[in-house]
Amino acid sequence: MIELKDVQKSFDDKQIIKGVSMTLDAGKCNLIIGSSGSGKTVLTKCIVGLFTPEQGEILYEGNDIVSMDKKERKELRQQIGMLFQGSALFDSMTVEQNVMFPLDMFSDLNYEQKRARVDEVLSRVKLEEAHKKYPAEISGGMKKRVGIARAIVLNPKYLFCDEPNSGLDPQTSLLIDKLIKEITVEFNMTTVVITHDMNSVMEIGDHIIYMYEGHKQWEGSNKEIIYSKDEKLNNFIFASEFLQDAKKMRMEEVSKGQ
Ligand SMILES: Nc1ncnc2c1ncn2[C@@H]1O[C@H](COP(=O)(O)OP(=O)(O)OP(=O)(O)O)[C@@H](O)[C@H]1O
Repeated sequence: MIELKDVQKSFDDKQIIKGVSMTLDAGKCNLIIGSSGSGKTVLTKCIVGLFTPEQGEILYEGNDIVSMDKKERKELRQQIGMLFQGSALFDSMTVEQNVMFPLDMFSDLNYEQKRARVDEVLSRVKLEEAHKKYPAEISGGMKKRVGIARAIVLNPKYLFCDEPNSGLDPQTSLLIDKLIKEITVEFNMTTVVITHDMNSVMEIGDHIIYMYEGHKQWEGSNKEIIYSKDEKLNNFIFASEFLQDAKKMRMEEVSKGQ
């Protein structure tokens, strides 16, 4: 579980994050949504310790990352898995070598143990056949799977995913979302996903945080979002007339008990 209490972050004199508090539970997909420039990335960088907020607390199981010393931060970072936009694989390394990389960096396992762990995570993301392939030889969806395997290879308690569906078709996006959701539940991870993908919001949004101009404008679940009366959120989610009509139809169906 990660708790934020009144987090504030400025650059020069401009306040970007304006006192954000929230609780991100384990075993849940916590989605951060909001329009471009609303502060999603800055907030997430504060949470993982890449930016230091001037004010507030960011508690990992009660321990504040803001006041941790270097050694404590390093230990915590090893419990954080990251899935980057565009997968960020090393092109000159095979799939297997990419996934082994965090083990080479941070574990004391011998080569056989590392191989066994790599096999385990690659089969978990259903990529048993791709060990010896290079990133250029696999599809975008497979690259994301490799990225996920690499993010979870150290058995992290926390998983951060930045736009996990960018560049993927809707069907592959759905498979990646389902995989993220499954591993979140299976390993009881606290998962934080930055996304612009409304399918993800509806599909895996156990807990959705809508950021607007640096503050938390709304939070709730994918079940609740459809009934939200927050005008800013509605304008953001149901931006097109088509989606507004779809929402009205859905609400009419629900009110008729269908
Ligand atoms: N290192 C920085 N120095 C100064 N200003 C920054 C820095 N990083 C971000 N900002 C500013 O903070 C604001 C929020 O940016 P942020 O990247 O968090 O938005 P975002 O919601 O993630 O947008 P997008 O969806 O486009 O990625 C922007 O006005 C941006 O210019």
